[in-house]
Amino acid sequence: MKNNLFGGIPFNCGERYRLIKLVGTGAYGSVVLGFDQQNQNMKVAIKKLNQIEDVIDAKRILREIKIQRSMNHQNILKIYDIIYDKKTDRFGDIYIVSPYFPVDLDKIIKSSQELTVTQVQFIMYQLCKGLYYLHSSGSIHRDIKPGNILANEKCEVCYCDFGFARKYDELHDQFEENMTEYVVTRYYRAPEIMLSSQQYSKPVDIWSLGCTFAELMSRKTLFNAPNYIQMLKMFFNILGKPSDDELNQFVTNENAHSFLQTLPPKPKQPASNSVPYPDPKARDLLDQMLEINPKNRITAQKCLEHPFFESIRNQAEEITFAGNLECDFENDDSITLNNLKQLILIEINQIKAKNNEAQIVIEEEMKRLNLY
Ligand SMILES: Nc1ncnc2c1ncn2[C@@H]1O[C@H](COP(=O)(O)OP(=O)(O)OP(=O)(O)O)[C@@H](O)[C@H]1O
Repeated sequence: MKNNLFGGIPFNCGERYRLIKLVGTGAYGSVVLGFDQQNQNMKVAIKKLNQIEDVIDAKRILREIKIQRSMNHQNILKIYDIIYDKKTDRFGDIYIVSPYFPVDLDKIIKSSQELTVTQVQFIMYQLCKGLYYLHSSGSIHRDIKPGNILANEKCEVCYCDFGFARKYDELHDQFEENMTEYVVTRYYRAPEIMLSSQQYSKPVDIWSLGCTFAELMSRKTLFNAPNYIQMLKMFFNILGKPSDDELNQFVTNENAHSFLQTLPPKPKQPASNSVPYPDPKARDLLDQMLEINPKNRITAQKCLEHPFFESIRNQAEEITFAGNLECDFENDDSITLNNLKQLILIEINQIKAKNNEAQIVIEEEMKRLNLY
């Protein structure tokens, strides 16, 4: 095996892929552009995951692989292949091979290229289809933002970075968990996450997608406040302050309640008043996505039915998830790092089985891992 260094990081992922250049570095891995020599030299992105340090890392990786491998949707980044580079003295290195996308929406928004209404419509329709599918699987992305949406020259887009996604509790239709874990980029964070800290569900993704939509329209971040307090003030400045009765429906945190009492009343206003854009249908959809009260916020399904998409809608493409996505490890507080590593190997083998590739002998790997 050749030893290729990219950004100082060795990429030992076999002979099949011809590696070209480093295209991105994230908090959890480095991504290299490559050509798949066994598949018409197709461009691929190969992400080498950083070494797993702890249970949080392992859960993130497991989630990312499990969700992406289980999904089969044009607007959700696929995993073509996975390479496990065995090490003698530690858990092996993992390389995830996906379709290559030259840009993300953040780069498009920041570039000088103006998007037409037709392009915005096409991008948003794909993102609503992707979200409808994801939500139908009982998962929430939780970190939707322009930087986590990849795009190509044809304006085809897909969600990536599922390391923060969760299954929601279908019984209660909401999450209940410790807020300290919530690290999603503040600009795209829904009001109920900021205010209640305890209960949130699919509407958080609609909010984040709404913020992304506003940014596609105006090329400016709508809620770009520098801190938590300013962010809350900005929500109410732009959208008006809901009545106490309405706030009671989704603000469960006492401190948040007291703070809200100090803010002056302000009549409700549509988000589109703050987003200059000519198309009335786009503006109406935006207003329904950026509803402060999650109970009144439009769903992904209703987004697809919105008149903004009427001229391009193809209901045959609005599919739901058909598989079974079990994420029992999320709620298992006694799970160990080695348990999680084993689950990761099982996921890798699922992908290898689908590709008719030789599988990892998990028992051997685990025996070795248990030695240190
Ligand atoms: N399929 C892809 N095609 C092209 N570039 C990609 C692809 N996947 C990731 N990248 C690039 O690599 C960067 C890092 O990838 P990614 O976001 O998946 O890593 P991460 O460690 O999870 O990042 P983050 O710190 O944003 O959570 C991205 O910002 C993007 O520029």
